[in-house]
This record gives sequence, structure tokens and C-alpha cells, in this order.
Amino acid sequence: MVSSIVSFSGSTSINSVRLAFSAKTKVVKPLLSLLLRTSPIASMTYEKEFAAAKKAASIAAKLCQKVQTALLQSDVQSKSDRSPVTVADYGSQALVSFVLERELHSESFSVVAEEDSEDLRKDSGREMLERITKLVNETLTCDETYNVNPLSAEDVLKAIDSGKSEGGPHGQHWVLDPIDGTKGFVRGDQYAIALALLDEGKVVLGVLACPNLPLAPIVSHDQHSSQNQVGCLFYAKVGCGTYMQSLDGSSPTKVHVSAIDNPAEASFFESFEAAHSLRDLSGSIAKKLGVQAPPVRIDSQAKYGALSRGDGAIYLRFPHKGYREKIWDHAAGFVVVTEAGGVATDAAGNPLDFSKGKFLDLDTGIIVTNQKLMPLLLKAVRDSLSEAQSASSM
Ligand SMILES: Nc1ncnc2c1ncn2[C@@H]1O[C@H](COP(=O)(O)O)[C@@H](O)[C@H]1OP(=O)(O)O
Ligand SMILES: [Mg+2]
Repeated sequence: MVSSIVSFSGSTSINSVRLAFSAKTKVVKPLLSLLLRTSPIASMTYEKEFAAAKKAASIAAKLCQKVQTALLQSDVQSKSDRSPVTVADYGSQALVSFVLERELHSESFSVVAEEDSEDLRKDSGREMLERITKLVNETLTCDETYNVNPLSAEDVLKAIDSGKSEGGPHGQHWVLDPIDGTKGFVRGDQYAIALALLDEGKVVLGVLACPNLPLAPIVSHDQHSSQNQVGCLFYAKVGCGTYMQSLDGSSPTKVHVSAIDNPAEASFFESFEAAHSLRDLSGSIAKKLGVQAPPVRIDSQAKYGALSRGDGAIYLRFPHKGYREKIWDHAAGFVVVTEAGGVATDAAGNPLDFSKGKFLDLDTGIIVTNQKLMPLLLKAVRDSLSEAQSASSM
């Protein structure tokens, strides 16, 4: 199934190579060898980077799990205190940078990420910085991968500031959301550590650690699934498919998006938070498609992970007017779902462009599904959007 991805998936050089593979003509071999020789992406394997990304996201997930467990056990008063989330956000970012630096044996890599250390460097941030440093060191000690002296507060600040890059169309940039779905994190629901690598503006690999996602499929809108083991690691490298394993290290399984071609049998994902996506619009699209099942509402890029293994068939995301999507909220999910055979575009069917810096330049929203359903979905989106537009101009 994966070998047929070409038309909607962001047209990477690798996809062009795969197209050449599938066309049985005499020009294929020379064309293929030319592409392999000339495409900078096709000539890279990113093995070291891929291993480093998996390790970084898994270790950061441990830190987040620890904080979330403590947060959920704490009393009501401290639950309304956002500082545990902030500590986990910074701690996760510091750990990811630390692991990338160790594994890539380099201090100079570019990370586009949500946090920087400015507030922590102020006097008012000192106590917070101490908490983060302690947590980062505890996580590293428990993990036992790195036998290092404890990191100082300055080391932690430096690691956090690796994330100050702006991204863009040239060179390699790591893209990190240290905790995607902070609202889900606070509620005890879904969140993800999302890490991807851009090379010349294309997402070439991505890892999603989803500590609360059940290993078994999510059916209907039950994101908790009582007796199921939770904690999934999804990872994908361009041209190599998508794999899932448990966060505690089971053997990997190759995953694929749903093969459903009848929308009446499909179910769709959307944000748990009503404020993050226009539910009236997704409801209207689902109705036009004839979708019978109620929406599956979960937080974060865990939606991309679940979709990549066929839990549902569609993801609809239509933020309110004025909201600008950031690349770290989609880069890892994008490669995870497209390498599993999915298609992700904006609402007008344009490929997602990660090369423009921190923001995605989008027409209206993001839609994801399999290749068979995409034409129907695009039509339903177009019709629903024009109905919504004429209703608002009346
Ligand atoms: N008003 C908003 N509209 C859409 N997305 C938002 C909004 N505010 C924050 N987000 C981001 O949306 C993502 C979660 O989306 P969802 O769970 O709805 O899929 C997160 O990246 C979250 O940021 P953050 O990473 O800081 O939590
Ligand atoms: Mg986010």
C-alpha cells in the first residue's frame, strides 16, 4: 500500500523515486539512477538521526509521565497551578536537545521549538529552573543510558536554547513540540512529544511519543480503554513506512492507515478542545460524506498516530479565524501519517509546506485521510466551506 503514495503526500523526492519504481517502462532505470544521484534527500539515510530522535522522544516521555502522574495525584489547589506543565515543557525540551547533542556528537544543530529560556534566566524563574534541572537529572539517572555528571542549571538553559532556530527552506532543522496538547496533559488525557527533522524544507523523519495512547485501537470515542496497556511510540522515515511500538520497547509493527473507501463506514478525529477547531464545520463535512459514527475527540498529535494505524479514517482540523498553525504541531504527525499511506493537505487540497519558517501557510485548515477517500473529502470540505461562507454573508 505504501508504495503507491504519490499524488497527495507532499511530493517529496522519495515519492518521485517510488513513482519511477512503479512505472514499468524502459526509461525507468536511467531516470531512477539519475534521481538517486541528484536528489540530496534520496541519498541520505538519516539512520543516526532517526535513532537519536527515537531515543530523545522516549526519554522526554518518561519525564512527562512522571510529572503527569504527580500532577494527577496532587490536590485540587495545585491542579489549577500551571507550573507542573511549564516544568515538564521545559524539561522535555532540555532532554530532547541533550540527547540529540549526545547522539549526533554535535553541538551545532538547529531546533525549532516552542520554548526558550528567557523567563528562566530572570530572578523570578530561578526556583522553576531548579525544579527543571532536578527533574532532568532524575530522568537521566533513572534511564541509565547516559552515565554523566549531573547537568547544571546553566547546562539546562543551554539545552533549552538549542530550540531558538527559525527553520526555513535550507539545511536541516529539528522541529520539536516538547508537550503537544498541554490541555490534555493537565486533564490526564492524551498528549504527545513530537519531534521531526526537516531537510531542505521537507519532513524526512518524525517520531511521536504518546504516553497515554492505548496500544490497542481506540474504538468509538473511548480514548482511555479500561484494560488496555498504554504508551505508544510511532516513527517514520521518508520512503520507509511507519512503525509503532510500545514506549517500553516491544518489537515494532508496521502500521497502515485505514483502507476504508466508503465514508459511511469511516469515523473521524477532531480536537478534544472545542476552542481548537470549528465543530459545526466538521459536523457538516461528516454529514455530507455520510459518516455515521460520532467524532472521536482526542488531544494532540496522538490523532495522527491513531490515524496511521487505522483507528479512524479521517482527521479534520479547522482552527478559529486568526489562529496560525505552527510547524511543530504537525511535522512529526505529518510524516507518521503519510508514510503509513495517508494524505494530509490544507482545506483546499494543497500539500502542507514546512519550509516557510515557524508557521504553516494554510488555506483554512488541515484534513487527513487515505487516498481513496481524499477526493470525496475535498469535495465535502469545499461544499461545506462555501455554504458556511454564504450563510455568514447573509
Ligand atoms: N486556539 C487554538 N486553536 C488551535 N490550536 C491551538 C489553539 N491553542 C493551542 N493550540 C495548539 O493545538 C494543539 C493541540 O491541538 P489539539 O489537541 O486540539 O489537536 C497544541 O499544539 C496546542 O498547543 P500546545 O502544544 O501548546 O498544547
Ligand atoms: Mg503543540
